[in-house]
Amino acid sequence: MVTMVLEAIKYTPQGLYILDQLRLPHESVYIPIANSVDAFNAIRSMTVRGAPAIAIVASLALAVELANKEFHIADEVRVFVSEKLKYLVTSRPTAVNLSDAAQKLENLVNETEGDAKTLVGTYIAAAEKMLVDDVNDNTNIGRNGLEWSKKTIGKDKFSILTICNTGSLATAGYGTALGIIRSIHRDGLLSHAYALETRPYNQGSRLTAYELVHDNIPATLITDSMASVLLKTHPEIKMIVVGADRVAKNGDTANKIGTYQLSIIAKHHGVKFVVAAPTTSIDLRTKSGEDIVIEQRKPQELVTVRGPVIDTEGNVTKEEVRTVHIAAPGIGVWNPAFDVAPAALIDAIVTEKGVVEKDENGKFHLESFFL
Ligand SMILES: CSC[C@@H](O)[C@@H](O)C(=O)COP(=O)(O)O
Repeated sequence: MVTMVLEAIKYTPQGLYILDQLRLPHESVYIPIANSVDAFNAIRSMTVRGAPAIAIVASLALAVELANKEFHIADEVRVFVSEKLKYLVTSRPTAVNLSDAAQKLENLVNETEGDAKTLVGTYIAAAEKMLVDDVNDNTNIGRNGLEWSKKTIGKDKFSILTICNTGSLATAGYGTALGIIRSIHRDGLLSHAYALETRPYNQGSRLTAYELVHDNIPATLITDSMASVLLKTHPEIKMIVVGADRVAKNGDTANKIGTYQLSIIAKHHGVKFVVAAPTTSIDLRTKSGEDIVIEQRKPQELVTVRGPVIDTEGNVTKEEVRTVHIAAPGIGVWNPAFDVAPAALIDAIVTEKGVVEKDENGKFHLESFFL
């Protein structure tokens, strides 16, 4: 039995390694990321995924590349950094964390005075800080989510439903929505966690389920289509908590496909619908969900599944992991990776800086985080 780890990103100044999330939970394999091309390919193929994790991997990949390259003058570094960051941002369009990190790093390098070596050093230190800051932000999101739940839901045990993977594997550690579940569990208030399988890429059944089992959190996996009847039959579920790839200025939130339907059924069943995200996921330049670009993924992701070979009893018979086709050949496929939960259906947005709820006119004021 291979021991699985809960660390998506391993970084030292000598190198960057990422856990291949396409092979989890069947195989735990780290692969080296030596430069921005490696990072681009890893992000595009979803070898690393989750909004904060892809921003950090892209930033650190360029740090490793810069450390191993020779520059003669400062402007050479500025041009190189700008070109590479622009390229990295095109790997996946919906999560804002990547373009936010790229913009901050580019500004920093452009505004820093000094020679090429100084600029490279400044870039590397800033990229390394993003890795450290993300873990701190997530533990603060967890604490803020716990306090909000005590105030809003009460101090009796309750159950929570979540989608996709927003945990240690989607971030530098601890997680956002899954971080809140972790904090509520540690405080003794979690009755049970329910994880959606999250088709087509199964981030729920492969990654969140793995994290929940790893942490001994009482949890059950359901298919995406079971969510409404779960809420109807399990009144102890008081909260749905989801992550975010981009939160627009008005609070509309793009997240993994299936999040929108959860926001609708939460309202119908009187369950709190909570978004957990670092403030780097808030994009004040995007006015509403209408302006968010939703990534379309390849049809193959929907019509195939990957896993180890099993016998008729369900036992794994071979170590071999295979990809198999599960749909009628020739069928057309629509595969948007994300959808948008409207602000009207969101009860609270939990960040590392605090929790925002709507005012008496039903409006979120997210700009308060950036004053
Ligand atoms: C803390 S991760 C927040 C979101 O990025 C997460 O919920 C999500 O939608 C991830 O999608 P993915 O396609 O796996 O990158």
